[in-house]
Amino acid sequence: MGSATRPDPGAHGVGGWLEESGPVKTFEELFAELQAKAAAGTPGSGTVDALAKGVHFVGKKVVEEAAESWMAAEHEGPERTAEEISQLLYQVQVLMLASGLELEDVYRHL
Ligand SMILES: N=c1c2ncn([C@@H]3O[C@H](COP(=O)(O)OP(=O)(O)OP(=O)(O)O)[C@@H](O)[C@H]3O)c2ncn1[C@@H]1O[C@H](COP(=O)(O)O)[C@@H](O)[C@H]1O
Repeated sequence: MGSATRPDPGAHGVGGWLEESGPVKTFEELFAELQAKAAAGTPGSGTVDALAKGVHFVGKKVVEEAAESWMAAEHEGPERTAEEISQLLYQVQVLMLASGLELEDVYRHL
């Protein structure tokens, strides 16, 4: 069920990868959402709460999710690994915000 805009699910380790729903959001869309919530101080936002706790708190979350991604990759299979990596990407974005970085600041080094 591939399309011109969606990768062939068979090409991924996760069976049926997002085959029915498609990607919920991209890396850039998530960052824009987090930036807006941080700027607005949106009540109830976990991102706003994490940013209030500072770089040290967020940095520990990055390490935690990195370790969980590693363990999932070794022991828990592709679906759990994808889930953990999504959380890692989220925490990396929160660390970028806590550090005053834009996407372009990071992309410049890729
Ligand atoms: N993608 C994420 C995302 N991934 C992980 N997390 C949070 O990161 C934290 C760590 O997740 P874990 O489940 O691993 O850890 P935990 O909840 O501390 O508990 P354990 O399971 O580790 O015991 C949790 O608070 C998660 O909610 C996320 N929080 C938010 N988002 C997205 O960020 C956007 C903004 O969210 P808010 O700022 O909360 O509105 C929304 O689109 C969300 O979908």
